[in-house]
Amino acid sequence: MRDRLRGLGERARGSSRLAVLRLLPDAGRGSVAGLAAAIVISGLAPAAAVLVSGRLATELVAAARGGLGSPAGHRAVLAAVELAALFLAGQLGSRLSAALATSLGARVDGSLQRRAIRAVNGPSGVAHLDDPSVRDLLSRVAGVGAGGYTPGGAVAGLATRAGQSLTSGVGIVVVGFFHWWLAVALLAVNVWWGRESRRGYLAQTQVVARQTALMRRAGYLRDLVLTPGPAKEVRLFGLTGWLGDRFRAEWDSAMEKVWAARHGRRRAFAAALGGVVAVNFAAYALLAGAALRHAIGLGALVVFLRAVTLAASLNARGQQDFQIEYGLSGLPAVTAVERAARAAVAREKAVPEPVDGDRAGEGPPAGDGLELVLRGVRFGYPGADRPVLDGLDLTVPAGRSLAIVGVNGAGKTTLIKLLCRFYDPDAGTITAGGIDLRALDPYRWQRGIAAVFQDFARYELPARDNIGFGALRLAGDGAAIEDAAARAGILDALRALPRGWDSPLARHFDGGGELSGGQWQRVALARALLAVDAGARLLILDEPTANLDIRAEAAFYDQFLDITRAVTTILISHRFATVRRADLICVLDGGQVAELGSHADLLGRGGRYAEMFAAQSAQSAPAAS
Ligand SMILES: Nc1ncnc2c1ncn2[C@@H]1O[C@H](COP(=O)(O)OP(=O)(O)OP(=O)(O)O)[C@@H](O)[C@H]1O
Repeated sequence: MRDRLRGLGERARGSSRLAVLRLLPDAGRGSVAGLAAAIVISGLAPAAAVLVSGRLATELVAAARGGLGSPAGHRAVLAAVELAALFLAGQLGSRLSAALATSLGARVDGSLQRRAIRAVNGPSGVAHLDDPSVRDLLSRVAGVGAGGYTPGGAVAGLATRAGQSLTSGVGIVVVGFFHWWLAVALLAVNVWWGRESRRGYLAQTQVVARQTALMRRAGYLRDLVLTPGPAKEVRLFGLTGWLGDRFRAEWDSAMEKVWAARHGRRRAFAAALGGVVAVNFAAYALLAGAALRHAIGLGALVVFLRAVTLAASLNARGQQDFQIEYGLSGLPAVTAVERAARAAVAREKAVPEPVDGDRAGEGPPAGDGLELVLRGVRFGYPGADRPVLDGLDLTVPAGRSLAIVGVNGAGKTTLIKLLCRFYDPDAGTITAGGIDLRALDPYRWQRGIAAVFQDFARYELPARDNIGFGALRLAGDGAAIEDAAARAGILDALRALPRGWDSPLARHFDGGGELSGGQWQRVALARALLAVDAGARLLILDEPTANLDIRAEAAFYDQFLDITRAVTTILISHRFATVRRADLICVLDGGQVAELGSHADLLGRGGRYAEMFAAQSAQSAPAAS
């Protein structure tokens, strides 16, 4: 079993090498050709220098007798010049090889990162991002556990290795002219030691890959004390020591297994190293013996001595093997992320027959607003034992506003995630304008939604982009962005930033500005308003005014009807002052619609809505009085 695993590991390593080499032409054919030439020059120049140095030694002995002016002296000078030229060529070759391999490696890393980004964003849904194994893979793509070594770094290591192998190969061939069996022995021990060195690092990288979850958690604990987000609580609650200790314990526990993997191979490694030492010692002893017996001349002695040294140069490989094996270990993670993303896309496409199959891939039907109809919708998160929504029926009339209320965890946000097609229902249907969402092109559907999520994004990018992201086609339209900002009540604050619209919304960037929680929420609102201006026909507002002060909230709802005109709007809020403005209100409970009607209807019914409204009014009344 162990051997089988080792065999699999060896094959995986081999295929990773081929896979990374296959990426090179796309990174730049000219650079690859240049790199190949540089490797040959850097590999052969030292080998050629060995042969020339033998000639130089011989000619120098002769020149010692005849002087530099003698023919032997001329040949010695010529050999010295050749040596200098070869030295220069070797140096230039290895520098060029390092520069080209580094830049090709950077391009390979860039293209792998782009592949991972494309894969992660391939599915229209987000279920794959909830999957811990996908998150583990993503952290391996980012180099977690690989000591910062990347597949691109492995390219640099492989280039150096190729040059050294060439040098070493020529050294072994030259030794073959002394004793063929000595060359065979040198080759054998080099291969043996090389395999052991690689296997050792490969075993480590395999253990590292299995420790990703632990390392990811350890990394999270470390980031809690390194990043500004949690800094306030970390200080206030005095968590630094506790988090630091937990980080060290978890990191050490992951690394102990890695170190154990390394120690597990130390006997095999020592045996191979012993073989290398013994054969090299034998080679030097044989050469010394031949020289003492005058069986070889000075020139040949110099050549063979240097050839043995060259043959062994491949053995200076520890750091490179580390760089190569750790670097390559990120490559299978990229392909595994792509596989997981393809499976997620296939699952999205594998939903039952669309109601209107021949419209698949289209956008939603044209017209003002969209009627949304949910029938018998059931949905539970992967791995959960109970569904969040269970047989939910609801109709949101086109161009009208619907508010959803319900206790924490009732499933309000989940419902809008289904409307956005971040997830598909396990059963039942959702239609927009009469067409099943699954029959629509998910990307076009999502582009037609404007949303302020409860956990909206705070982009640490210029203020202009923070609003422009609502509709990329309007992102360059300063007037449209200013208008959206004005309606969201954030125009003056953004204009007052150190660099105005160009200011990144983060103090830790040069010229950046910091916004308050409420100001951030206004930016998110402006973003959604821009999306509506650009033609979004479904507006989703999940607690859109939770961070606004009373005046700002009132100002927002004064223009609520104007904002939501001709757009189907879904509003989630725990604040009844907000909710009562909607045309329709639905109370979500037990995964179903418990009550549905206008504010006045529901109050008149005296049910759960009336109860919740009364409770909230009673709480605010003393404050108001
Ligand atoms: N990505 C997820 N994976 C697994 N369970 C989830 C996920 N998101 C939410 N849940 C669970 O689904 C249930 C409904 O959550 P949801 O966010 O829809 O509630 P909500 O009504 O919006 O609550 P709140 O009023 O607190 O915002 C909760 O029990 C929550 O733990």
